[in-house]
Amino acid sequence: MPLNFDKMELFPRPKLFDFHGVSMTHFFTQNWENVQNFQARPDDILIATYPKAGTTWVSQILDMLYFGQTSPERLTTLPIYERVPFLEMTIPNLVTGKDQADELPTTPRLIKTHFPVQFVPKSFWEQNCRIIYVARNAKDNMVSYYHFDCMNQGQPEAGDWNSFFQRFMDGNMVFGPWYDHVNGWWKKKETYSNIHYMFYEDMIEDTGREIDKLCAFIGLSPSAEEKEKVTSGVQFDNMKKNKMANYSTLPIMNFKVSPFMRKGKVGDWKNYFTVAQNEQFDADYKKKMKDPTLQLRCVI
Ligand SMILES: Nc1ncnc2c1ncn2[C@@H]1O[C@H](COP(=O)(O)OS(=O)(=O)O)[C@@H](OP(=O)(O)O)[C@H]1O
Repeated sequence: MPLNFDKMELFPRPKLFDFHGVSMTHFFTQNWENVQNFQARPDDILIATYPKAGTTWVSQILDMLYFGQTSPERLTTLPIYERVPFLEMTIPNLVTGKDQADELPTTPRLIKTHFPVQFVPKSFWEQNCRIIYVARNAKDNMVSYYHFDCMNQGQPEAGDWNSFFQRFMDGNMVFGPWYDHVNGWWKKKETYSNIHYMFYEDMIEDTGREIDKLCAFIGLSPSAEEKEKVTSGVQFDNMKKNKMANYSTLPIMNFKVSPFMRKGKVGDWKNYFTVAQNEQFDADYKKKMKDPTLQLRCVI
């Protein structure tokens, strides 16, 4: 179901509030009951991430793997947010992510969520759906999130970098603290085995290797030629210039402030963190990241 932006009106930036112990905005909570009652199908694939961890990248990979051969036209005619609906999203006067997901004609349906694990509708667990989680190191994730909040009218005001930094450390972000998100999803693997947990930094290091692992998880065996097409199609520069992947068709984003596909790098945080912020961050990180089995690279 296409989003009809003709009907879109300007709306004020949303405010954060506490929702079941997680800071959220009404754009992701006002359809709560419907979203919680979403009926997942056994072959649905849920792409779960903390915002700005690589959602669009993995979404594009999966969409190309599944449909690049059978319906390549969708890749050039439908923006990523229509091919992979954002389950909990509601924007005034537009069709909700839940309705979009309900009406997806594809099999499997690829569905995006930023929910912390405890908010995921129960039918995904009941149907034993495959879930792909992507985590990104907290520092780069924070910097990417900062630029996103600066340019996206659907997000709370970013404020200046220093106040945003503190807010991230305090966990007052839409979808809550980064720490709870990545740890909550990591822990879920102990009781739910159908999760493939990926890292943004691994994808940067070797996209082809990570696509192979993803294919092993979802049970696809693309030919060498198909795989090459996907690997090349999802390179940062190619996605950045691809209107159907780069969000430039979404009018609530102001690309004059920052493009959605901004830098796509590991270590950009070094251009933003002061020495004092880095020290504060590292001390706090050590306290919050207690599980030695979850190691995110490129943080220190
Ligand atoms: N192909 C590819 N290669 C490398 N990096 C990529 C790629 N696609 C998206 N990105 C980067 O991912 C960041 C956006 O994250 P998300 O897609 O999770 O954003 S969102 O939460 O769905 O709004 C954002 O990161 P930053 O550039 O650091 O801001 C994107 O540039």
